[in-house]
Amino acid sequence: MPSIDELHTGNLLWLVAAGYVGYIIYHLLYNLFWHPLASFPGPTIAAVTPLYKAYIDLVAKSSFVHTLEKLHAQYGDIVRVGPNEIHFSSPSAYLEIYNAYNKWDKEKSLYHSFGEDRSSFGFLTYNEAKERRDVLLKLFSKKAIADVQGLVLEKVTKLCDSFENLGSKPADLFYAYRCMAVDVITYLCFGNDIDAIGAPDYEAPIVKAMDSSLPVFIGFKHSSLLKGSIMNCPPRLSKIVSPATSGLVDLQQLLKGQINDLTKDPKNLQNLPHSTTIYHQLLRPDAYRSGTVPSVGSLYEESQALLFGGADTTGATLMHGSFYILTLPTVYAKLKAELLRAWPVLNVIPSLSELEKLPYLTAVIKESLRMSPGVASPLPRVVPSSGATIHKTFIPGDVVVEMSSHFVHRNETIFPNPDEFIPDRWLESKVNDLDKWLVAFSKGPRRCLGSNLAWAELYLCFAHVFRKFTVEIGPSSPKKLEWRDCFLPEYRGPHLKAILTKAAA
Ligand code: HEM
Repeated sequence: MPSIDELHTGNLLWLVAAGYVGYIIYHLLYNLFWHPLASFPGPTIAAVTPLYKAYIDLVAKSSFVHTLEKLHAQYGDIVRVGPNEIHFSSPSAYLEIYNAYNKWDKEKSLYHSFGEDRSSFGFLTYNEAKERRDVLLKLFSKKAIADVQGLVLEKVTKLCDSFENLGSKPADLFYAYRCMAVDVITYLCFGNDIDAIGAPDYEAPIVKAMDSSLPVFIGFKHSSLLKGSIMNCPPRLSKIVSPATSGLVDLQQLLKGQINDLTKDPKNLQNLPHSTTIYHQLLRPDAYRSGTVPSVGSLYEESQALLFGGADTTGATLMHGSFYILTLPTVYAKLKAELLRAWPVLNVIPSLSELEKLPYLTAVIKESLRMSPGVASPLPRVVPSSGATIHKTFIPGDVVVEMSSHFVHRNETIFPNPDEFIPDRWLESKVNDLDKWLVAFSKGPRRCLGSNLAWAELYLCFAHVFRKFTVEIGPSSPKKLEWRDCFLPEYRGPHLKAILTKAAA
């Protein structure tokens, strides 16, 4: 016979379990019938639980942006994709969410999944981000980037030299462009020349580590417990627990070591190869309204944000553009002809500002930015407590609203034949109208901080590669560039390869 105490404990456990089940059922019913978004269209499962999105990302391992295409086809321009989350598909809604006037917070579970909470990218509020952005913008303004174009050119030239050394062996452009972008950022921002371009077959450990950590971050988005247990592990242990992030852990150690040296003795700044690293700017107390330099942890997170923000995105844009240039002979011929006209003698290299004046090259870059997924995911923002009207619909306060640039860039009214690479569309009349819809760098106060650097890399890299070489698509290259939404795109299938033969003069 159980004792009275045992009976009491048993009853208590039942009561707690019943209370928990009751709470969950109430929660599900609330989300379905009484939540302020109850009347918004969308799948029922998405309305009741955030596990719907977790299922798409982690179990089905499918692509949320591609799922959204189907959801909008079924439910219309506004879809409830989570209990408190709405996605829009109409291009005008994009400009209503992301614009200079809306200083809306970023949503926490996504933006704190990357371990960059104390960086320009990871700060949730406008005010925190603004203080950091104001300091960094001095390094990323159009003028600042024009001043350091020589450093970018150095890496683009190194990439071209490495192509030359390959002879008739195909170059893996998927990795090669990323290596170039990593070398630009690590050299320009942190003063570290890690020579990713020099890695055999461009398989630099840092580039591979960034690639394999994308799905890990998606796991972190859905489980802060998972994130806490991996990120707070000592480096050696976290490499064993999560091999996918081991290259990243090495990079963390490298940058953290550098930051420690600099914060302990700022005189070490003089040992960096040039005076325009982010540390020169970020370690100046007078650069801040508060007069206080960020913590070592925050400085590290800023460096990780810049690396992830600038490497994959720029590399992917170059790869997408190259893929279409190589598969569309007319585009290739027009680009080559313009480059030959503007740059007749190979060793008299045009400056960045001269390249910026080339209409067809500019159109190729815009079209590459449009076709590349860039930051693939919707960018979630929290509507202020007073609510907001988007797409003629009142959205209650504290609701998360979002939209992926994919839905602007693939809109067939703005971009007829949206799945085709047509640089000429940017050259036709009413060009400025079309520029308004190029949202690869997003819009508003949280727009891309590094867009001027990205443009410089795109101009220099496309011009140098396609002027200095005759480029042919390599064997085993993909017929289509397939990707999955992991915030940044995760590519599937074979890599784009090219055979680059040095041009005569
Ligand atoms: C083609 C290349 C690039 C594309 C398509 C791109 C795209 C974007 C987009 C869409 C955002 C907004 C993200 C959000 O709201 O969550 C963003 C933010 C950001 N980007 Fe870029 N980016 C590129 C290159 C770069 C480069 C080269 C850097 C710097 C080295 C950089 C640094 C950043 C940072 C720090 C942010 C966060 C800004 C903030 O939240 O206030 N990006 N980028």
